Amino acid sequence: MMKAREIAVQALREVEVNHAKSDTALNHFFSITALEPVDRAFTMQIVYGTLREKMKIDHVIKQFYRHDYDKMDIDVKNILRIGAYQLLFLSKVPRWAAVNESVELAKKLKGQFLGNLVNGVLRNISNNLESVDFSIQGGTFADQIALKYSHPRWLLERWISTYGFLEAQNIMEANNLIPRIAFRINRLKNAPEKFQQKLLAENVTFRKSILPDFVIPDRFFDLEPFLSTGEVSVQSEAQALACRLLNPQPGQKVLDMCAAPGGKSTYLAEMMANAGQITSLDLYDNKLEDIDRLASALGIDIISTIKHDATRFSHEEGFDAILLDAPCTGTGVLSRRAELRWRLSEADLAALSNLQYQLLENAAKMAKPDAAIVYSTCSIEPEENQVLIEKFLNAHPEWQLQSAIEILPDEFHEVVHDKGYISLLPGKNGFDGAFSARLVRKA
Ligand SMILES: C[S@@+](CC[C@H](N)C(=O)[O-])C[C@H]1O[C@@H](n2cnc3c(N)ncnc32)[C@H](O)[C@@H]1O
Repeated sequence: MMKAREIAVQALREVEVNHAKSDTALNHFFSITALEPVDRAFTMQIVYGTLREKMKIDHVIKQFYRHDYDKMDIDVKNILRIGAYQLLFLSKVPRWAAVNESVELAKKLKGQFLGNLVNGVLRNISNNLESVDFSIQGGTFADQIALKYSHPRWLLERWISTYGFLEAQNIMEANNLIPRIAFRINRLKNAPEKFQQKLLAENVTFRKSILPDFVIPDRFFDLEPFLSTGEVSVQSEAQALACRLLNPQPGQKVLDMCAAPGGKSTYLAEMMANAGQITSLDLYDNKLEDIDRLASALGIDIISTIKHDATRFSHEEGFDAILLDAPCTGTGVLSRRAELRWRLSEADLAALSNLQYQLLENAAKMAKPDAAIVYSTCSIEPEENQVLIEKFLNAHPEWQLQSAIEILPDEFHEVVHDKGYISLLPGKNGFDGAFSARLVRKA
């Protein structure tokens, strides 16, 4: 049976060779291997941590590996990476364990010779941890900062010019932290206060959120049993804010234009007391099945999923409320989507903001006269957010932005920008980076 570190190496191979998402790869291996919750947590920690800190880890390994690192077998490379990650970042793992476990894994997967190689490199790193060089010889200032925070240079240069040097550092620091996992209490099954009492009675420790129907448990696995009963679902609080801003009412006809995997559609349904109609669009059958599965686990039956390109969907009667949670670069959630920073390019940004604009224009066509549209992303790039909204409002003077202050209760006002939209940077207020704006027609 595979153990934590072996699963980590297999998952990292899937991410690098087959371009899988790290959480999808991990969930696959967890579904075929029985691991204790604590071992699952450790596996996630080393996979996500290794992906986030990859630039720094590779820089260190190259100091102790004298051959062509780029040509190294991918599994050996990932065994070295997870070993180096433990040595550099996990003070609770004894150094001898980080080295020995990696060596045994290399022998098991790749034979004695490569086991010896892993032993040589990791032992060397372990013996020289205090004198490892964390600078790039002859590199520019930007190169050194990129290495310090393990981010691609183009991204950090972009954030420095958008947010300034200090804020850019704060963003990168937050991106390297373990993200907090919040659970949404399904109010169709329990009143939030009652569910929290139930957790306390079972000695589950948790923190409250500014969202009264959310809890953040100290240990993820304490809430796992309630996922299967449909009493909770996992959702980032920043993402939930977009739904709160739409503020749908029971009985309304709501459209969720880019809906999979259904986190927001299902929250909208819970807010509507499972009364009314929600049409949830997405491009792929398998993703629509995810929405159906989640809705059914949560006891929701007002969601109809439709496979359709939302730039071309039309609806004669129109909708009372439209959520456009647009496909985006995801630069607000790089701590959760650990591999994403290495996959993104500036070309993605241009293509996505083009698509987002088309989606928004189509949303406007499907909105009833007094309907609201909420446009949201998990990006922190102005071109996908406020700049795009300004462009839309300039081209469509009959629309205006309605301030989130008018919709959200007082305790949320600290996350509302002066201009009335919600704009969050990673790590600020404990949230992910996200954007949402509510648009309505002028009277
Ligand atoms: C940010 S995710 C949505 C997350 C979802 N709202 C939630 O909270 O669970 C964006 C989704 O848009 C879908 N998508 C991308 N282009 C689309 C299009 N042209 N029409 C409809 N859906 C699209 C993607 O397949 C993806 O599932």
